[in-house]
Amino acid sequence: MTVYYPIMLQIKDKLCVVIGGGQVANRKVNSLLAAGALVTVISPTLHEKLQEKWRKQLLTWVEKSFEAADIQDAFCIIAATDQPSINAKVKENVLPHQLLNIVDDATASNFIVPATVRRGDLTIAVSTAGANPGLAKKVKEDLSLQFDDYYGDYVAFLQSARMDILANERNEVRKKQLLDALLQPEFLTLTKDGKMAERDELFQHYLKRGIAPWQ
Ligand SMILES: C[C@@]1(CC(=O)O)c2cc3[nH]c(cc4nc(cc5[nH]c(cc(n2)[C@H]1CCC(=O)O)[C@@](C)(CC(=O)O)[C@@H]5CCC(=O)O)C(CC(=O)O)=C4CCC(=O)O)c(CCC(=O)O)c3CC(=O)O
Ligand SMILES: NC(=O)C1=CN([C@@H]2O[C@H](COP(=O)(O)OP(=O)(O)OC[C@H]3O[C@@H](n4cnc5c(N)ncnc54)[C@H](O)[C@@H]3O)[C@@H](O)[C@H]2O)C=CC1
Repeated sequence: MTVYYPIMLQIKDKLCVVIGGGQVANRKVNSLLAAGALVTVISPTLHEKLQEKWRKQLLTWVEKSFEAADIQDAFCIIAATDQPSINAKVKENVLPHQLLNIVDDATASNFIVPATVRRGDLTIAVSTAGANPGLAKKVKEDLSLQFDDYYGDYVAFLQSARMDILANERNEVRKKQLLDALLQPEFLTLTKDGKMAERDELFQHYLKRGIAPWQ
């Protein structure tokens, strides 16, 4: 059993090279683009959905078969061809510090991709360490119901409320009480019910008093 170390990677404006242009490559490209990576696809063919993104200039397409030189400047590499021998050749040509995901060989990769739920700044990543990717997807779908769309707004509120507390409350005890109070269900319920003005007012009231009334 492999014990993976989960991290959140900053790949904005970093070169990520995807080898292969099929369905799986398309899924990986989607998550790379969502994180702001510079994506280059090396492949003699391109899936329809990747072609769409290529036409919109969201990615670079190099229409050819893989060669070692294609990955030399890459921060992150995803080998997503349907040819195990090509994926293995990618592995042979990476430098030890390069990030490598091989879609048909987790053990030869130094990272694998989890299933992800995003709600604004909240990210929930689910991995089975490759034991069953379908289960990772299913758990993600279950969680996406529990953590509904309003969580995006809720996390944005929590972030700004937390900043307000840190900037305004100098008393350490009251600061901690307020930070704890912020995570009580009241603010979540008001967000869920769309009562944002009421929620923000309530928070400002507590901030001024320096303590939440339910404590
Ligand atoms: C090791 C890993 C490497 C990596 O790709 O990073 C890997 C490997 C393999 N996947 C395979 C199959 C499938 N993968 C999916 C789906 C996803 N696979 C993803 C990740 C991972 N897949 C990494 C481990 C993640 C973990 O468990 O922690 C997800 C979570 C993320 C993503 O890809 O973006 C994404 C869900 C996206 C979403 O919806 O959220 C489905 C379901 C579907 O497509 O609907 C199937 C078919 C059902 C089945 O086989 O279970 C095969 C066999 C291929 C063959 O048949 O030859 C291999 C190869 C092998 O097992 O060796
Ligand atoms: N990790 C994952 O999440 C999953 C992995 N897989 C694996 O991913 C592989 C790819 O699956 P699909 O995308 O559905 O296949 P696909 O057939 O849709 O795409 C394969 C792509 O690789 C390209 N390719 C082939 N030889 C190449 C070369 N020498 N250089 C560059 N590109 C080359 C093809 O032109 C094509 O664009 C499967 O063989 C399977 O093992 C499959 C499902 C999920």
